[in-house]
Order: sequence, then structure tokens, then C-alpha cells
Amino acid sequence: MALASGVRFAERALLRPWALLRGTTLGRTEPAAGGGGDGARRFGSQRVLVEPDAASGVAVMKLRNPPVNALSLELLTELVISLEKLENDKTFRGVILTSDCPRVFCAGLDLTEICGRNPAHCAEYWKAMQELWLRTYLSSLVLVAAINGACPAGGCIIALSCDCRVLADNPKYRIGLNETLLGIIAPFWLKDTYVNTIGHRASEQALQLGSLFPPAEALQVGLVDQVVPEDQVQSTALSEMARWLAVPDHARQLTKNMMRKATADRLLRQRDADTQNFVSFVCRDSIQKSLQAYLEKLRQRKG
Ligand SMILES: CC/C=C\C/C=C\CCCC/C=C/C(=O)SCCNC(=O)CCNC(=O)[C@H](O)C(C)(C)COP(=O)(O)OP(=O)(O)OC[C@H]1O[C@@H](n2cnc3c(N)ncnc32)[C@H](O)[C@@H]1OP(=O)(O)O
Repeated sequence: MALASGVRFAERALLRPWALLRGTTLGRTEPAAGGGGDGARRFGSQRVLVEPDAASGVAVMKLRNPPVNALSLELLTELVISLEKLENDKTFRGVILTSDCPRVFCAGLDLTEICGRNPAHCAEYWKAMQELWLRTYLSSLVLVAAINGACPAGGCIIALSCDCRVLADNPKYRIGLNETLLGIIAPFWLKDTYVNTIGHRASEQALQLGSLFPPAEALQVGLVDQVVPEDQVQSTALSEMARWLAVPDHARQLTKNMMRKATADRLLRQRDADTQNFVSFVCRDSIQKSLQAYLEKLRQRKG
């Protein structure tokens, strides 16, 4: 199985979730508002809310890590586990990924996880990031991103790993890989995902410039598949889901695997080296200074 080494992290998390989850309540189940039967029961964790609809075979997965859904180690872990849970439950064929935080889909890497942290922590964090990408990119489920807020960097990685992207038409909801503006670089597997989505030339330009595209431009460059008024994001995501689910699972899944396997395999072959590259890069004094300055700018911008 291509993911054999890739799933080790998730296996570890499943066997010893308490070792990875600091202060989470994974696996909690509660009735959905107004819901009744099994199909209407929510489950999930502190930072990932899952609203399953057994009748349609579709679950809505909401990122809930306020204020901006920064990808903390806990959020990454909970996302991997929630996704795995749905994949292992044959009731489900599709997941709509969206945000429970107003105006932000996902702010990308939680910079506090890599600023002023020791190399061991950065390595653990990066492995979790790799794991989420592998899990989403190769998921047998149909994944539709309902992007209801800003979607920079790591947020864009999650959206790009889905099969289809619907973006709310709000000029503040920009999407793209802005790593260079932080003084960091996208890893090769992220670059590959970008190229697979929008092509080489557009990626070359957008990656170097750190472009964050407003909705109309994101649609034009092919970064998203639909741009719709904000109140129609969810319903459009559901319509897209129906279109994808109309295809027999086995044919769609094998085709997805054929299209994506080589890209994923490239990371699987050199996962440890990629982690070491990441750690030695982000732990450099100069990079730490850039990240600190960027975080500081974000914090001051508020006041
Ligand atoms: C092998 C490879 C070798 C080397 C590779 C090296 C690196 C690999 C890179 C990997 C790829 C991924 C990279 C990333 O994801 S980096 C993160 C990039 N993200 C951003 O640039 C987004 C920054 N945030 C924003 O622009 C805004 O916050 C946003 C999302 C538009 C929302 O705006 P708004 O609603 O106005 O909210 P605030 O800006 O006021 O933010 C509220 C609060 O959140 C803090 N915050 C925001 N973003 C982050 C973050 N990413 N991490 C941590 N904290 C964040 C912000 O500071 C505020 O905090 P406060 O304490 O002031 O409340």
C-alpha cells in the first residue's frame, strides 16, 4: 500500500491519541441541532467538527480552531484522525471540508509551532503536516473544499489536496501560496501540487511572487473551480459533490490514484530527508528572525 509508511503517524495517533493530542476531546459524539437518527449525529473533536449525513454518504467537516484555524499540531492530528475515521466507515463516500471560523478558511501553518521551538518539535510538526497532505491528497473519498474565508499557504495546501474547490466571492478571501513573502519556501511536494493544479508557468510566477489571488483571479488561473456568493458556498459544494458521486467509486478512485500517486510517492520516498530539510531550514537564525518579524507584524496589524 502506497501509504504504508505514511500512515504510521496516524496509526500512532489512533493507538495513543493522548500522546499526540494535548487537551483534545477526540471521538466525542453529540446530537446535531434538531437532529434525530444516527445520520444526524455529530462527531469529531475539539478542533474538527464532523456532521455526518449517512443517508447521502456525505459528511461536512468543519475546522474549528479559532481565531484563524492556524494548523496547530493538535488540529493537524485531529484532521487526520477524523478523515481516517470517515474513510474506514463504508457509509461515507464524500467529505465537504469547510471552516467554522468566520472569514478565514485556514491561515496555514501555525507559526507559533515553528517559532522558537526545538528541532524535535519542528520535526514532529512537519511530519504531521506531511501526513495530512498524504491523507487528503490520496483520499479514496471525494473531497470538496467549501472555502468560506481567507485561504493562504497551508490553507491553500489543504484546498489543493481536495478534488474540487468552491470559493466564496469576497475580495478578502484570497487564496494562494505566499511562503516567499514570509522568507520561506514551499516544499517540492507542495510545488508539485500547485503545478498539477494550475500548470508550470502560472505556478512559477505565483510561487516566486507569493501571490494571493482574489476570487475572480483564482478562478481564472484554475486555482478554484467555482466562485459563488458567500451564502451559496455550501449548497454549491453539495451540488459539486453530487456530480462527483455520480461516478462509480472504483473507477473514480482508481483514476484519482493514477493521477496523484506519482506526486505522493515522491514525498513517500524521501519523507525523512524532507523533514530534515524543513527542520534545518526553519531552525536557521535568519529564518527564525523572519518568522518572528512576520508574526509580530500580524499581531501589530490588529491594533
Ligand atoms: C522541506 C522544505 C524546506 C523548507 C520549507 C520551509 C517552510 C515550509 C513552508 C510550508 C508551507 C506552508 C507555510 C505556511 O502555511 S506559513 C503561514 C502563512 N500564513 C499566512 O501568511 C497567513 C497569516 N495570517 C493572515 O494573513 C490573517 O491572519 C488572516 C488569515 C487573513 C486573517 O485575518 P484576520 O481575520 O484579520 O485575523 P488577524 O490577522 O487579526 O489574526 C488573528 C490572530 O491570529 C494570529 N495568526 C494569524 N495567522 C497566524 C498563523 N499562520 N500562525 C499563528 N498565528 C496566526 C494573529 O497573529 C492574531 O493573533 P493575536 O495574538 O494578535 O490575536
